[in-house]
Amino acid sequence: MSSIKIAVIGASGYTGADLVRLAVRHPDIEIAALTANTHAGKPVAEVFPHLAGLDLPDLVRNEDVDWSGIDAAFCGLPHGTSQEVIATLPEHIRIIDMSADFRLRDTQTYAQWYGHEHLAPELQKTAVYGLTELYREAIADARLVACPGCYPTAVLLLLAPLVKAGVLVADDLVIDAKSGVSGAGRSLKQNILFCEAGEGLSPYAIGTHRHAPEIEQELSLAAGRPLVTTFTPHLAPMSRGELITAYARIADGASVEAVRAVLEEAYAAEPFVHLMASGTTPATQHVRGSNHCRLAVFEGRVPGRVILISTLDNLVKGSSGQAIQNFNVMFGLAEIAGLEQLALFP
Ligand SMILES: NC(=O)C1=CN([C@@H]2O[C@H](COP(=O)(O)OP(=O)(O)OC[C@H]3O[C@@H](n4cnc5c(N)ncnc54)[C@H](OP(=O)(O)O)[C@@H]3O)[C@@H](O)[C@H]2O)C=CC1
Ligand SMILES: CC(=O)N[C@@H](CCC(=O)OP(=O)(O)O)C(=O)O
Repeated sequence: MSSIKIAVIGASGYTGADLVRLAVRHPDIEIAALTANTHAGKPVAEVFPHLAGLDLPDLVRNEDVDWSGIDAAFCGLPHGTSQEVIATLPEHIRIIDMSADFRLRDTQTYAQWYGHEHLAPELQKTAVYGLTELYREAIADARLVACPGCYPTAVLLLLAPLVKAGVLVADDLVIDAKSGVSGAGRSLKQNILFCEAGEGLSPYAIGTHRHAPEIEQELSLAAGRPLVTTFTPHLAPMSRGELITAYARIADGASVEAVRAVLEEAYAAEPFVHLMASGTTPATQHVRGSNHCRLAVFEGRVPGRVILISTLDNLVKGSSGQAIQNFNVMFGLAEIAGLEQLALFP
């Protein structure tokens, strides 16, 4: 098969760079264009020395790309900007967006949580929510795929099958989430300075994080009725990685064994989502740099409650890795193409 020509929009950001890192080793991809804003005009290796020594195009502005020869675009722009840029791309280009812009199916909910009217509501209607394990068939036919946020990816892989199967009391889900600092992107912000993010653990956006409506949108679809959750993210002093601990009551008639059985069945044939053996504790180090998500189920001391864990790398399964996984599905390639690396441990 001849190579599929891609552009990475926002290649000077963390997700864009990780996309490039994966794409250069993908057997069916040719990187035809890399775009940036303030870094346009520079060789990519000047911005990211870890990408030096590869035959890559320089960073250019979006308007300087010849889009006619490009088949697919991965978009790693800030939310708000992404919808503006994607709306200008020629119709023949298939798009995998890593921003939040097309994830919320209802543009009113988008406006409420993102503080402005959606600029491309018609395009939004055509977008497919890009959680590969849940929406593989729709993704295969989509022009525009909206990759889930890093927290929603970890939460939904863990909880969506359980809520759908009815083994948890879905109105009482408590989700405690931790993320590495790269989740906040590469631009300068006070809260991610070494002195402020290092050697400490900070909860943030308590009760107000914009990933809550995204999680609730998908859990509500799984449950078949509207759900809200208790979701609290924390910034952890590590560069990558995300770990979710969810506390839930088991539904009447179900059991810890039934919870395990649902996840076992849901992911038995999945290449990237793994239920750990009983008693084995997954950690961010066990997924770092890989497209894998590891899940675990524990019985707590309170009867009728279960403690659930999910961990992934926010930049890989939480963003650029799942973007490549979706690209593979869209172009009829092996789903694991370009994603075969294991975690970098320790
Ligand atoms: N970091 C993560 O773990 C995850 C991030 N995401 C989402 O992916 C997207 C990218 O995130 P991340 O890589 O962390 O962000 P970064 O801040 O690291 O990178 C943002 C990129 O967007 C470019 N950019 C910014 N403004 C413009 C503009 N007006 N026109 C063109 N390009 C522009 C920047 O270019 P330049 O540097 O040249 O100015 C840079 O390449 C965001 O929407 C984010 O929320 C999703 C899941 C996980
Ligand atoms: C640690 C950190 O700051 N994380 C980011 C989430 C990263 C992500 O997935 O953002 P998008 O929804 O924009 O894609 C945050 O909490 O806003």
